[in-house]
Amino acid sequence: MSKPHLRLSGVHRHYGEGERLVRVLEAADLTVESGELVALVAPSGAGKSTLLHLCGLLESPQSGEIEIVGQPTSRLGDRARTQLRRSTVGYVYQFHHLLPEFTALENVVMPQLIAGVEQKAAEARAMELLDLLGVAPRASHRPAELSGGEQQRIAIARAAANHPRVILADEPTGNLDPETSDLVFEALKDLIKNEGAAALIATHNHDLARRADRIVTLKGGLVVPHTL
Ligand SMILES: Nc1ncnc2c1ncn2[C@@H]1O[C@H](COP(=O)(O)OP(=O)(O)OP(=O)(O)O)[C@@H](O)[C@H]1O
Repeated sequence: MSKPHLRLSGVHRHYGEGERLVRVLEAADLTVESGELVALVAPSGAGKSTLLHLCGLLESPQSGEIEIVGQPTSRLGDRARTQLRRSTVGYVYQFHHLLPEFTALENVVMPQLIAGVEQKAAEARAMELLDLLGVAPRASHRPAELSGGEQQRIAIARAAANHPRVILADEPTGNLDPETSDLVFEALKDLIKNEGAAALIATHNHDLARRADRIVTLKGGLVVPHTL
């Protein structure tokens, strides 16, 4: 069998020391397979952002191993981590962070040019994603000319532009009304299935979490299965 796209084993992450010590993760394990969408539901302060940052190689654990597409990361230097993150991880945030002076298409083309993809191929990939997410007719619009749901779908297309094997999303619908949240979540789900990426999505929206393949929460420093 092929290696899981994302695997955490025995991960410890704490902040501060002495009286200010906050133990967030203690020997946490998590595996997400290709094409699997896992919802992360936990109270404020439980460690959702910490877990996503660790999975996205934006933070390092004090101990334990994080493997991305079978590649252990604990011994990588800064440059190799950054390189692996750029080539394998896509991040979607609560707020879209699109570049305001560029069109929707250009926002999706940009990360590909940075990764060395040729302009024509980058544009073709961007159009393919905008089409998949149902926002192709808005390709030449600037972010300010788009609705919140459209902006967020462009941000998802941007995160997926370089074929990430792992997609991480921190409250991707937190800023949207319920109907638009539904639309954006379904678009994200279609994308994950279509691209065979492994996805971990933190959300407070229980209706959406129930539509994931599996729900996990954080308890006693562990990642554990959850039902809503
Ligand atoms: N850089 C840091 N320094 C010290 N403590 C931190 C740091 N980052 C996070 N923490 C602590 O770790 C715990 C988990 O924080 P985290 O942001 O991961 O929670 P969260 O579940 O994402 O919360 P929310 O839903 O409110 O965004 C919190 O108690 C927080 O105070």
